[in-house]
Amino acid sequence: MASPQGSRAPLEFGGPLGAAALMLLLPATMFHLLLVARSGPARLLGPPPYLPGPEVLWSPQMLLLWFTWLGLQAALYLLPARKVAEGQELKDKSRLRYPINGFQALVLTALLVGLAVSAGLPLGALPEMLLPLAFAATLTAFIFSLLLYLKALVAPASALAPGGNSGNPIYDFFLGRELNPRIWSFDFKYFCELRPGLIGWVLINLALLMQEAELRGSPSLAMWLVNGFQLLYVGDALWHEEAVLTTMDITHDGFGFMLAFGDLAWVPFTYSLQAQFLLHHPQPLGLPMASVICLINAVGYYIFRGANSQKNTFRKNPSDPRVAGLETIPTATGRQLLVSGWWGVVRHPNYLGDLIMALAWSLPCGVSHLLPYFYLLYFTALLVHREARDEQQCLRKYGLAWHEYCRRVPYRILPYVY
Ligand SMILES: NC(=O)C1=CN([C@@H]2O[C@H](COP(=O)(O)OP(=O)(O)OC[C@H]3O[C@@H](n4cnc5c(N)ncnc54)[C@H](OP(=O)(O)O)[C@@H]3O)[C@@H](O)[C@H]2O)C=CC1
Ligand SMILES: CC(C)CCC[C@@H](C)[C@H]1CC=C2C3=C(CC[C@@]21C)[C@@]1(C)CC[C@H](O)C[C@@H]1CC3
Repeated sequence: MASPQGSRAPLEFGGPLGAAALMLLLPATMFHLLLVARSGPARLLGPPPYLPGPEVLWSPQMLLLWFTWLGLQAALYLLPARKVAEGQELKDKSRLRYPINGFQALVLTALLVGLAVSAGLPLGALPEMLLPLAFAATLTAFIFSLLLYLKALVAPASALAPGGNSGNPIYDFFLGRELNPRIWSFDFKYFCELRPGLIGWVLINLALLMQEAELRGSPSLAMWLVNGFQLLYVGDALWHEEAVLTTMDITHDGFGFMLAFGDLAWVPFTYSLQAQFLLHHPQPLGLPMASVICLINAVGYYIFRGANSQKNTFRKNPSDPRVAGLETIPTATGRQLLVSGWWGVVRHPNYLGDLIMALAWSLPCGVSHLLPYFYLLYFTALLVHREARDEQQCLRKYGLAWHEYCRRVPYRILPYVY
C-alpha cells in the first residue's frame, strides 16, 4: 500500500503500538468515567465501582435508539441548507461542497425534543441509559471504521489522506485512510464531526438537568451553568460550522477509528462528564462564585471567538476592514501569516480561550473531586499534542516564514509560560 504522496508520512500517535493502545484505552477510559461519575466516591484515579457485564452494556433497544438518533441527524443534514460552502483545494485541484445547516439541525432537534417531551417522552430517564448507549456508539464506531477502511481499498490514490496510509493495518485503521469518504454528496467525516456527537452532548446535558429537577425539585445553579456554557460552545461551533472545513481533521486527517470514536462516542459521553457528576454529587454554589465563573467563561469565549473569527475573516478576505490593519508575514505560498492582533499574542490564542472555558466548565463542580477536572486535563494534553502536529504541518507549508513567525511570537498557548 503506497503512501499517496509517494514517500511515507512520519508515524504519529506512537505508531501502530500507540494506535493499538489508544483503541483500547479510549473506550476503557470512557466507560470508567461513566461508571465513576455515578459512584459515591467518584474517584478519577480509583477503580470503577463494578465491572458492567454484557447484560448492562448490551441492549437492542438502546442500539435502536442510537440508530434513530443517527438517522434523525442524517435526515437533518440532508435538508436544504442556507448555504453550500466549498472546502479547501484537494490534491486533484477540485473542491468538495458542504451544506451549512448545522445550526438549523440544532434548532430543529431542540424543537422536536421539546415536542416529544411535551407529549410525554421521559427525557429524564436518559441518564440511566448512558452505559448501553455508549456501548452502542462504541460498537458503531468500530464497525463504521472497518467499513471506512474497506471503502478506502477501492478509493483512488488521490482520495487518500497524507497520514493513515502507512501500510500497517492497525495504524491505518486508527488514523483513517480516506480523507473525505463520501457516498454521493453525503460526507461522513464532516457529518460526524459536528452533528450526532455535539448535539448529542447537549441533549445528554439537558436530560441530566431534567433528571436533577425530578430528583431535587429544581436544577441546581451549578447544573444550569454547565448546561449554559456547553450549549453556548456547541451553538457557536454549529453557527460557525464553515470554519471546521479548514481544521486539520477535515483537511489533513483521514477518517478512521480516532475520529469516528471521538466524534460519535467520546464527545457526547465524556464531554458531558461535569453534568453527570453534578447529578450524583450536588454542589452548593452561591451567586458571587457563580458570577466569577461566568466571568471566566466569558473571558475564555471572548478570546476563543475573537481569535477564531480574526483568522477566519483574514483567510477569507485579507482586505476586510476588521483585519486589514493587522501586521502580517508573507510566505512563499502567497498566503500570509498574522503576526499582530490575537495571533501576535501567542501562536494558538484560540486554544488559550478554549482552555479557559474548560476551566469554567469544571469550577461549578467545586474542588472536592478531581473527576470533573478530567476534561481540562485531557483537553490540555489534546491541545498541546494538536499544537505540535499543527506546527509540523505549518513548518512544511511555510518553511522560513514559519520560523520567522515563531521568532516574532515565541509562545505557543500561554504567554510567558508555554
Ligand atoms: N473541544 C474540542 O475537543 C476541540 C476544540 N478545538 C477547537 O477548534 C478550533 C480549531 O482548532 P484547530 O483546527 O486545531 O486549528 P486552528 O483553527 O488553530 O488552525 C490552525 C491553522 O491556522 C492557520 N494559522 C496558524 N497561525 C496563523 C497565523 N498567525 N495567521 C494566519 N493563519 C494562521 C494555519 O493554517 P493555514 O495557514 O493553512 O490557514 C494553521 O494550520 C480551535 O478553537 C480549538 O480550540 C480543536 C480540537 C478539539
Ligand atoms: C479521543 C481522541 C484522542 C481524539 C478525538 C478528537 C475529537 C473528539 C476532536 C478532534 C477535533 C475536534 C473538534 C471539535 C470537537 C472535538 C473533536 C471532534 C470541535 C467541533 C469543537 C467545537 C469547536 O468550535 C470546533 C472544534 C473542531 C475540532
